[in-house]
Amino acid sequence: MAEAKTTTETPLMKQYNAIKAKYPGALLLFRVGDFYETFGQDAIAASKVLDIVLTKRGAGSSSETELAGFPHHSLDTYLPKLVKAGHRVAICDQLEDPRFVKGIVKRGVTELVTPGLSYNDNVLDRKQNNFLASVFSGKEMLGVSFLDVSTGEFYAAQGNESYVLKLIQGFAPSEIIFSKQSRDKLEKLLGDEYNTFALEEWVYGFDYAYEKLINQFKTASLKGFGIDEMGEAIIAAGAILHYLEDTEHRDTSHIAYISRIDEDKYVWLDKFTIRNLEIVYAQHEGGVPLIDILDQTATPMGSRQLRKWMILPLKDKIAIEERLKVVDEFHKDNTLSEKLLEQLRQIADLERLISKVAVNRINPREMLQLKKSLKCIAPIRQQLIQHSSNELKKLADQLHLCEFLTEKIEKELREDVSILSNQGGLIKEGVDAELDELQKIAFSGKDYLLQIQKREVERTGISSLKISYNKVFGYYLEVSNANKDKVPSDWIRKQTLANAERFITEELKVYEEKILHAEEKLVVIEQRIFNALVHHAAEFVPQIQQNARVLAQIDCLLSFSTVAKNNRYVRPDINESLIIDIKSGRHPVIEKQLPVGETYVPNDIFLDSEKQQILIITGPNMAGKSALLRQTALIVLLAQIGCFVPATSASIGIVDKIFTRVGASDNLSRGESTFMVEMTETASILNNLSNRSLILMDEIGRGTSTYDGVSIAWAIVEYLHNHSHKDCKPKTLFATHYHELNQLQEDLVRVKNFNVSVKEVGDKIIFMRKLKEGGSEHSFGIHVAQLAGMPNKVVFRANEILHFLEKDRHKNEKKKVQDIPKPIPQMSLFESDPRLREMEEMLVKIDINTISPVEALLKLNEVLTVLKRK
Ligand SMILES: Nc1ncnc2c1ncn2[C@@H]1O[C@H](COP(=O)(O)OP(=O)(O)OP(=O)(O)O)[C@@H](O)[C@H]1O
Repeated sequence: MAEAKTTTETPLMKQYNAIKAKYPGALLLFRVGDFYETFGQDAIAASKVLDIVLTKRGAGSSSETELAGFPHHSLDTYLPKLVKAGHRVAICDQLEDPRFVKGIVKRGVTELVTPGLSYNDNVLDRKQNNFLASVFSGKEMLGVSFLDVSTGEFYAAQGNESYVLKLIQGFAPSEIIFSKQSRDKLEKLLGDEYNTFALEEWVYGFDYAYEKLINQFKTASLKGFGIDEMGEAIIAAGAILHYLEDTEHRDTSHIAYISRIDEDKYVWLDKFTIRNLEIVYAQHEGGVPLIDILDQTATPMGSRQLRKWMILPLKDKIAIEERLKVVDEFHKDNTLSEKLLEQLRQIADLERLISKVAVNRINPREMLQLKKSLKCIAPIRQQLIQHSSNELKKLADQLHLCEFLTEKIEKELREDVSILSNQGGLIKEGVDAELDELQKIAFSGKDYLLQIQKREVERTGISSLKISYNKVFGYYLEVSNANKDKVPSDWIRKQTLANAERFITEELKVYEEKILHAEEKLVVIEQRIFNALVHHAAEFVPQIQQNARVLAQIDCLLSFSTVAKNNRYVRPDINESLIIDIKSGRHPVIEKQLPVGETYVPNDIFLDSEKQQILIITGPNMAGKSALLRQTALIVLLAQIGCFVPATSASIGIVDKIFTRVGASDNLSRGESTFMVEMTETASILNNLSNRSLILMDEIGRGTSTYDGVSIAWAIVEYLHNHSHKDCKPKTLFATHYHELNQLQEDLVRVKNFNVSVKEVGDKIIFMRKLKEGGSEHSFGIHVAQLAGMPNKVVFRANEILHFLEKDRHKNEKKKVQDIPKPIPQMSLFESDPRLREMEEMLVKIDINTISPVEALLKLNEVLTVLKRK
């Protein structure tokens, strides 16, 4: 079989197969002339994803194969679709100009685009990083590294499984790589929501990784990055550099340093908390995450920075205050904020533009964007530097004007350039003498052609005579058949068409050569100058990356001040006490979503480690318990990322861990019951407590029988109160429907009962949403069921059972199910009273369409008479 195949295999397919074999698992886009072609299984997949026609190549022969292709200029449209569909795509280009090659052109893969590695603007989301993650599973802990190749950001961290998982959840990588050996373990750990790829085992070796990293950063060790002692993190990061090479990403000078994610620097948000508090993404479709409220940034860098700040809130008072001070300055000075914003709005994605410079993928139009963006830096710097605040001056000092570069781009690049660098019209006059000369020839040559045309029209009397151009004959004169006899003898016939003839002349040939030669040379010189410009810009990569970072910070802090102004947030007081004291706090997301006319009811929360460590919050369903819990955590989180908070005042003793056990998050797909998940999450909280922790527990234990639930909840509160470390008094908000827990206050000194109040008016309840001291008795669950549209029969019966169960409750006697009164069979309304049956008979006989008003009145009178009868 193989024999037969080789004999019929064309040289092109031979080349294709050889390249394809080098990139297993990748879909190969094979450039043939003006098309990217796919063959075999790739063609089947591509035609499905891209909705392009699937045909056959070599039909009937032994080398018959499926074929699907698209024009090369559509790559930017089709590539993102393939990548988003989860494909790894190898782009195989022609490495030589086919015009100058005899036989088959040399081809090779110039890039392997994977979900986690892309520079393509259509694959990337401007507001989000596109991280590739690498995980190494060591003996004692995991190492993890994140790289966004489009911005050059590179991070490394290590820790236990739950820490690494939490980071992965926060960074939300588009692709995760690991070694083949650890595949089973890590796939189990990560679940099935990520694109993953396994590399050979040897790639995940310490020496290899260390070498790769120091080569990349051109340093002798990794000490300067603070990761020298982090073996697992180093291995994970080194594997990322290997993967870059594997995927033909060889220009990587913009990846100039690696940042250590220091577990001690940031608030511990367990992975459930990031999800439960809906910090950067909503849990349910249509939900609004906190970031949507906070993101008023003007640049893509700002938006991406905000996301990182939100998943990594700070623990260091000085660092938090530094941010708060800047927000405060912006908040106070409207003119300053407006001027800064005006400039920021004109800044493009500097971070990604400069990466494109580093990897030589920037196009002329993007180069102009780079220049325009850099020009906004001077006015921003000016605004900040002249301000009295030291914090603003500090930011200004970190900005580089890059004047030399902007001037050079301004001097050399025309303002009306296209995206392509090989179309001419790129470089301004005065940059290169030879180029200017060639421009003149090309331009005046065309002018001269018009003169020839005019002269020949006069000479021959053929008024419709035109000089045109095509690739085969070059410039020619076209004469319609009607004028054929007027053609002079010195013209040379080149082509006969149905209704016209085409001629050339000696003079035309001479000029053609001059013009074409000039145009060809012109493009070459322009490309050379443009490449030199890109090369020159590449020297500014570190400065521009720094600018992008500083601008991102300014943008985020400005966004915080805008949000504060628009929503009446206040500056929190950050301190090292163990007290959280929030006055009139609000939920930042719910308050924005209330129907018109409704206002959010603010509430105070006080927690400390002396008198009020644990609040047991009871109250009816729908009263606002969960909202209160979440708003407390969100206010702390906002304060610790340096943002103002929705309250009238907030004094926040720094929190080092936020834990939440909120709402039902089932994991049935992984074979765990809702209750099992609830208990696992709670166990993880209890095993990781600290004195500065803030814990939210919402209805712990509700997933099991009441007695089991109450007992578990009870034991948890005791554990939190009487922790074996006497200094560990984690502040806790505990919302529950188990009113039994209100008894805990009597024995545990730092437990306080609160309830979210409601008012009973007649048989209705009104939600007051106010937190008050003291426990509450009722849940009003049946009332809420009625509001939800439960059939009346069920509501009625539930009330009957409730009354039975609640009767004599204080006597504490156990009620038996068989004692519940049986439902009284209800007769239909009409069956219950003979008068009603009579009325029914009278009414059904009425023909509404024919009865007159007077007859209707009389009928009504008859009905009333029956009704009044005793
Ligand atoms: N302080 C408030 N001001 C205005 N509306 C509020 C307030 N708190 C909550 N709400 C509204 O009430 C709804 C229910 O609140 P929440 O989910 O917190 O109740 P709950 O007491 O936890 O109920 P359940 O016990 O049934 O879970 C929220 O979705 C919100 O729209």
